[in-house]
Amino acid sequence: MSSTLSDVFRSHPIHIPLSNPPDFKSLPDSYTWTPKDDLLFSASASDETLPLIDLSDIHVATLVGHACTTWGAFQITNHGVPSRLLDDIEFLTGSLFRLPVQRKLKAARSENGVSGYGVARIASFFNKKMWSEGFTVIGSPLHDFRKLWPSHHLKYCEIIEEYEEHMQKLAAKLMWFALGSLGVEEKDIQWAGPNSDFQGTQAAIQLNHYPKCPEPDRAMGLAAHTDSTLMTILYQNNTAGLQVFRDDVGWVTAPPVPGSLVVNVGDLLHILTNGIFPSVLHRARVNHVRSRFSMAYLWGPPSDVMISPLPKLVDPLQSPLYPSLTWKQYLATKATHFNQSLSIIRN
Ligand SMILES: C=C1C[C@]23C[C@@]1(O)CC[C@H]2[C@@]12CCC[C@@](C)(C(=O)O1)[C@H]2[C@@H]3C(=O)O
Ligand SMILES: O=C(O)CCC(=O)C(=O)O
Ligand SMILES: [Fe+2]
Repeated sequence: MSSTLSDVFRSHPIHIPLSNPPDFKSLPDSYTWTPKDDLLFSASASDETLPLIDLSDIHVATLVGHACTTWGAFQITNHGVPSRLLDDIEFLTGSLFRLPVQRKLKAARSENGVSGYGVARIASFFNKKMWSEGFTVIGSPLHDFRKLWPSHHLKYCEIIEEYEEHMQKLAAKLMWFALGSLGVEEKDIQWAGPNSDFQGTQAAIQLNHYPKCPEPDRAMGLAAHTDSTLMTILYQNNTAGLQVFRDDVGWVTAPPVPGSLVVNVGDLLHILTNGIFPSVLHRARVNHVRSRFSMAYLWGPPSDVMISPLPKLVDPLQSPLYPSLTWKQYLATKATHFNQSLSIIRN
């Protein structure tokens, strides 16, 4: 897994200087965003609310399917991930970002690498800098964590391992709720494996830190993007910041609901459903009172699997909206064309 995704970025290196991190005390021009830096920067905000779904509801598949079709995102409660584990991953994230910057830079992501400390890869598509720092985990974090915490790395590796196990199971469950609502059956997705439990799928964990900001209205934590995943499951601490975009309503904030998780459809699930589920545009705003942490589980298919619109979801009189491609091939397109990728590959 790690070698596969790393290959993508070896051929698409990005250069985002890390050697001179900002002190996050004032907002220099390089961090000041205006509508010309991002067309949707000042698009209207709405007080609509994202669907909140209790996974123990008897109508759960219908609710998940409806949220995926109308929003491409929703929040979940009763998801089965122990709250102790959510506390642990939040503790890990806080401990990581509170390390002195020189220590964090020991685990800096290389220009053509994928794991480690740095700014989000999408930074290369914008003229202005984002008010955040990130850490990406793909495969074992042992090598990087040993540099960050020479004597406590094993404890942190265990948290990541346990978090990945729970998230993988939850992602598989959500996937069947969502696809089941469209009439897709287990036999329709061979790559879900012999037990239809999606063993063999790949994932990245992205830890994000948005320090408090002196002028939040002019800053951007993480600019508008879609995820290249099948699905992303995000845990946010008790501070709001995530917003999702809907053409008809504008930006909608996902408020932190204690113990809940936010789920969003990614580009590959949009492709798999032949466009039925929108891959939702989202971003993270910042505030001047509290720093914010978020922990994203970015879930995708096994590396050798070709993803294409499921025949059942394609009108027999029309051609599928998208061609077949692997996650790795899609990430390579995304590394060049960013938010235009879906329209570039569309048949
Ligand atoms: C698997 C991946 C998805 C991701 C690129 C990556 O290889 C690892 C980091 C992921 C992330 C997290 C923050 C937002 C995002 C757009 C980015 O810049 O890096 C996503 C990437 C993605 O979904 O395309
Ligand atoms: O921090 C957030 O709320 C959003 C994070 C995100 O979109 C990502 O990591 O892909
Ligand atoms: Fe995202």
